[in-house]
Amino acid sequence: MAKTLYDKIWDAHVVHEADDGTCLLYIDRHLVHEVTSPQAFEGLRLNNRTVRAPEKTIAVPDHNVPTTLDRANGIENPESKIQVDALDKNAKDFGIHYYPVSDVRQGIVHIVGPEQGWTLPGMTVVCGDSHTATHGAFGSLAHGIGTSEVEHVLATQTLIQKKSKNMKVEITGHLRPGVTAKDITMAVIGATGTAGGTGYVIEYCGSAIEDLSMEGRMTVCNMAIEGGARAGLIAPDEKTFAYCMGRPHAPKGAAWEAALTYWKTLKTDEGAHFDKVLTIKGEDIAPLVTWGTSPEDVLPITATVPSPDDYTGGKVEAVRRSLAYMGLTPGQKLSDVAIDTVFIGSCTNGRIEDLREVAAIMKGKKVKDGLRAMVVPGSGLVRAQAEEEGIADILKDAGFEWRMAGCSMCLAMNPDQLAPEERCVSTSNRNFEGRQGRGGRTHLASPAMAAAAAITGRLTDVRELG
Ligand SMILES: CC(C)[C@H](C(=O)O)[C@@H](O)C(=O)O
Ligand code: SF4
Repeated sequence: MAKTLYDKIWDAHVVHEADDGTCLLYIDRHLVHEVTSPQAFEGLRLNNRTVRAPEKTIAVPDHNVPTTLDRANGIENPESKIQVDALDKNAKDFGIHYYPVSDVRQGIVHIVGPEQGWTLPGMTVVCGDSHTATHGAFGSLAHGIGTSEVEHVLATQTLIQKKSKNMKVEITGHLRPGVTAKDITMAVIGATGTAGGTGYVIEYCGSAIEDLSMEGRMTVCNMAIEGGARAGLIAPDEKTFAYCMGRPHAPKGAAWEAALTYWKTLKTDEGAHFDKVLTIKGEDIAPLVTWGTSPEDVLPITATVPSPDDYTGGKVEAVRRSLAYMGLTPGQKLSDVAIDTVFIGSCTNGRIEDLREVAAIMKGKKVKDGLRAMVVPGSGLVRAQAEEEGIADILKDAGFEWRMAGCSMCLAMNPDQLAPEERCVSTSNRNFEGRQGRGGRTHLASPAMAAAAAITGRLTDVRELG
């Protein structure tokens, strides 16, 4: 029977299938961060268990770490400090791979995994973090798990799962200038809503997806979870193989050749069945921004703020509340909305190509007077590369703060936070109430759009900058 890519990876990892269809899946890579792992390690201790496959378990602190240059002095917030200290100790006690804050390879777990060659095609990858979907860009089955599952995977290297349905999201044609991977993924959520992917694993395909670099593909898969999907994935191709080759933990020599032969089989067969299909023309996607407090609240930058009257059902009240929270008025042009802050970073858009894109726009330009603008590389290695390429200097000259790696202002778990009513254009993936700080107002956008906003001090169509 013709199989989808998801079917193939699933079948290759089933250890046991119960009568009701519940499966025990083998897990190839377990990524761990400080927020969702302390109780899991504690559970192992209490039961006198060890980590089943320490060589497949990789930990890095990211959510709670400060991103200021003086962070070697330690973490001030007691709760954050406890979590990071616990990970330091757990990594040592259980003998798993670890990138501490002091290591140049430290960064956001979803950036470190691919960068170090831990994430490879055909694998099952889990992490106690919803944005694990990012790793699906390599043609791996990657998704978030809860803390009790983290303990289960640590102890057994397996996970109890029920199979999801197959959904295909095809982006045909090609993107227009000024439109990026971030706009693709936001357009998909705009079309399906935050529950459109519930119960599905999405395979993204089509020429506009093939056109993307690995980094762009990671941006697309990263937000699969915001559309409700269990995971998002993209069939590996020559770009995938080239990205993986030579990474520290990628196979070498004969093992590489054998892996490559297998990886080339990782694509959906002709005629395989998808339970749901969404097709979007690449040419129809415009640079997008969010106006509300859900990632589905997306509009082209050329649009105006919607009115609750434009909606029906439960969304009417939700829109009213969103607009009040966001301090926006129906009918207002999005491009007239003045901003206070620009945040460039996160596991959605904190990779080197994102920073290159911002630098290309900022070169010779300045961040608008009075604006707070921050670039937080996704890993220490991204930071080092950006410094080597002269990107850091361009960004600093333009008026951006140049930070150390971490989740930073993507979520308010560390000192980088918005003040109440502070309005931010952010390259991250969530715009929920209070996500970037209590009362903070988030507009999600691509790095290019964030750079454009940094120059003008308002939501701005990057295509206008010329
Ligand atoms: C803290 C963590 C569990 C959470 C997640 O699961 O995604 C965070 O990374 C986020 O982006 O909200
Ligand atoms: S960068 Fe943001 S989305 Fe990504 S793992 Fe960190 S908090 Fe979650």
